[in-house]
Amino acid sequence: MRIDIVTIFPEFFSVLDVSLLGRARQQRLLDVEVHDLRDFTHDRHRTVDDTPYGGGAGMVMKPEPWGEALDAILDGTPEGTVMVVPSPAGRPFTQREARDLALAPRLVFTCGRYEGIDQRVIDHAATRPGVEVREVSLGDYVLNGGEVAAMAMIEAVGRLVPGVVGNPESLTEESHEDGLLEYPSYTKPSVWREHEVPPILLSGNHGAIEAWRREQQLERTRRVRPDLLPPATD
Ligand SMILES: Nc1ncccc1[N+](=O)[O-]
Repeated sequence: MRIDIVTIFPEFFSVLDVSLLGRARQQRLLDVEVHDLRDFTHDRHRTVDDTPYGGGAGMVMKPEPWGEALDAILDGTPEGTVMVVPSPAGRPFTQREARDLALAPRLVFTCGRYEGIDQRVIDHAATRPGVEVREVSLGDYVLNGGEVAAMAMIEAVGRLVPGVVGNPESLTEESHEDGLLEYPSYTKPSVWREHEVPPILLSGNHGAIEAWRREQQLERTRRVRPDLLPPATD
């Protein structure tokens, strides 16, 4: 999968060179290119934003640099490319969205500052051949820009790309994969500071262990995230 990131803080994404995603890049499973939006400005100050029409506080990102950056990146892009716009005004980013985005041949993350990118950039991008635009929110809070959100989304999607995670089995038994929160996990020693591992897990009875884990998932989801529970069938 090819991932492009457009940002005024390219150095922010140097962390992608380490950890799981760093190895995935080396193995060419993920091809990540970071683009500095200021490379698409032409004035001495490399200006990327200006005051909002209609007044109001903050600054809005100018359309021209974005237009040129996206021309360079998206012209001739393969069908099925998704331009992801991290935004508090977007639809919630979920594991389902991550799984869906992991199937795309190419993702382009446009990181704007919170006050936003001139709306015409988004509207124009939706007319680009082969491109689908999705405004996606990491959560109902305000960040100063899209970079932190893009990083989280790139990690959530990148780890689902086949070959990136060593043992694909570990991707199935995770929170939100089956719509429920995950069960509690334990490892050696069997007693730690007088806290014992639930005896069922030491029983070797795999059927009983699976049933116990499922019950733990349901109990934890009922307690912490009742909104995730499937509607009760009458
Ligand atoms: N919450 C956010 N705040 C600013 C930019 C992007 C955001 N988000 O959630 O994707």
